[in-house]
Amino acid sequence: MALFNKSKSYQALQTHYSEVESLHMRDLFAQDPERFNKFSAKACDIELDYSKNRITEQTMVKLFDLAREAQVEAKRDGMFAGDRINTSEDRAVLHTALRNLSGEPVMVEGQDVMPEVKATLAKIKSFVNEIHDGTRKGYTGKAFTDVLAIGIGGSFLGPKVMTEALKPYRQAGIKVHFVANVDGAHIHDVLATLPAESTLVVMSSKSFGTQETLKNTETAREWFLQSGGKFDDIAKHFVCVSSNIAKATEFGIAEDNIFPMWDWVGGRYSLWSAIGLPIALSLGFDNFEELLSGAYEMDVHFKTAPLEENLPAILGLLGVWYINFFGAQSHVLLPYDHYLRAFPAYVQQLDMESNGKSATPSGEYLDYETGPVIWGGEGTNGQHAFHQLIHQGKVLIPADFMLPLHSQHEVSNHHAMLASNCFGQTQALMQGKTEDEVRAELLAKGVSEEAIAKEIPQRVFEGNKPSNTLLFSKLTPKTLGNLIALYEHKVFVQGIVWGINSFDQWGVELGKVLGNDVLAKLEDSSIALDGDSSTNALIEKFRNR
Ligand SMILES: O=P(O)(O)OC[C@H]1O[C@](O)(CO)[C@@H](O)[C@@H]1O
Repeated sequence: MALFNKSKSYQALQTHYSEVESLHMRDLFAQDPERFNKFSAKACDIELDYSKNRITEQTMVKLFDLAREAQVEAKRDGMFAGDRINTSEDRAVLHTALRNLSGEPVMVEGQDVMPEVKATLAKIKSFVNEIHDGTRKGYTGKAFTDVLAIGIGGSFLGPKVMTEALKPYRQAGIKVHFVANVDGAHIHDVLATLPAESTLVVMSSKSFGTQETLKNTETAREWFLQSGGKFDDIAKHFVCVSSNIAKATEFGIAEDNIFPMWDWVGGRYSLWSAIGLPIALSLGFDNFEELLSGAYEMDVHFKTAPLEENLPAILGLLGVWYINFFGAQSHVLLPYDHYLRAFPAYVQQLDMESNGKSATPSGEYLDYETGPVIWGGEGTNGQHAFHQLIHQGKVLIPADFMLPLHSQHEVSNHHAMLASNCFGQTQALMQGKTEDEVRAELLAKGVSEEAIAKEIPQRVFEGNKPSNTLLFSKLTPKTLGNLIALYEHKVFVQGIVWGINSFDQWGVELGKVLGNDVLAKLEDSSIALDGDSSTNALIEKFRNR
C-alpha cells in the first residue's frame, strides 16, 4: 500500500486544500444555515459538533476517501478480531476484549480469551466486595480504609484520572491514593498520611519491570514493616496486577494476590483490565462495570457506523487534515468540567505514546508529520492563561471542547456560566473580530485615527480557528467509558492513515537504559565517567553534592 502522502486521496486533498485554505468559517456559516446539521453527529451519549472546522462538504468526502484508501475499516475489523497488528512486538491488540459484552468469543491464536477475561473480572468483583464489606481485613483485624495504588504511565494515569473524574461516585469509607513518580517526595508525602494497619497496597505493572514502580513498592513494603506489620502480614496488605506472574512471585507477592493481565493489552489501553482495580476499589464494582459498558457501546459504534457518521473516524480525520495540510503541531483538549481536568493528561499518553512515530512497520522512514503534541486543561481556567495564544498566536491549534449538559452539582447558575464560556470561546475562535469591528468600537470610545491605526493589529482576532465541541448529558461512568473509547479509536484511525504501528513504544527504551547506566555511576564513584562532557559534569555535580 502506498505511503499516506503518495496515495491518490492525499493528492486530491492537497489540491482541495489550496482551494479551501483561504475560506473563512465566518462566511461558510453565513452562507449555509444548515452547517451545524451537516457537520454534527451523535453516538452513545456523545454529541459532536464539528461545524466549526475549516471544512466544506467536499473536504469530508475526500477525508473519508483517504480513510477508505488506507483501509481503516478492514484494519479496524482486524484489530477487533485479534490480528497481530502490533507487529514490532508480535502481539494482538485487544483492549476491546476487556469490555466485550457481546457474549461472542475473541480468539487469540485459536483460543478464546473471554473466559480468562471474565474470570479476572469475577476475581476483581469478589475482592472489591470483600474489601468494601470488611470481610478482608488488615493485620490487626481492622477493615481497610485506604488503598495505596502504585504504578506509572498506563498503570497509573487511567486509574488516577478515572477515579478523579468520577469523584461523585466514590464509595464511602475507602480512599484511594496514587503514587507514580520515583521522586521520594511523592511516596513520602502519601505514606505520611496512611495508617499501615488499614492500608491495602495495589502495585500495578504490566511488565513488573518498571524501575519507579518497583522502587516505590519496596519503599511501601519497608514502611509497612516499620509501622508494625510483620513479614507474614504482607500477603494481607499487598496485591499486584501484572502480566508477568513469574517476576511478581519472585518479588514476594503471593500468587493468589496477583491479578493477571495479558500481553495483548497495551499499557495505555489497560484501565479496562485488572489495572482498573483501584477504580473498582474507589467506585465500587458496579460503577467499574458501567465504565466498561460505556466503552463497549463506543466499540460497537466504531465497528458498525459508516465512516460518515463514525465519531472516532471524524475526529481522527479532522486531526489529519490540520496536521498534514495546515501544519498544526499540537492539539488542545479543553474539558469544561472540573472533574475531567486531568483528561488531557490521560489522552496525552494515549495519543503521544501511540502515534509519536516516524517509521512504518515495514521499515520506511516517514517524510510527513504524525502524532501532534497533546495538551490542555480545564475551562474556564485556561481562558485566563493560555487561550490567548490559541486566539492570537501565530500557530494553529485545533481544539476539542467538552461539556456535560448537566453538572454533578447544580450550584446557583454556575453551570450556565460555565457553558456560556465554553460556547463563547468556540464562537470567538471561529468568527474572530474584524478590523471594521475594532475600528467602530474604538471610534465610539473617541480614540483618534492615529491611535486606532496602531491598535487595530493588536485587537483584531483573525478567527477561523478550528474547534470541535463534544456534549454529553452528564459525566457518568458509562459516558466516561464512551469518551475514553472514542479517543482510543480516534488515535487508531490516525495511526492507520499514517501507516504506523500505534501500539509499541520503542521511543521510551533508550532513556530507561541510559538512566540505569547513570544510576550505577551516581551510586558508585569508582565507575569511570565515559559519556559526553555535559552528562559527565552533571553526574560529577551529583556525586559531589
Ligand atoms: O505497567 P508497566 O509495565 O510498569 O509500564 C508502565 C508504563 O511504562 C511504559 O512502558 C513506558 O515506559 C508505558 O507504556 C507503560 O504504560
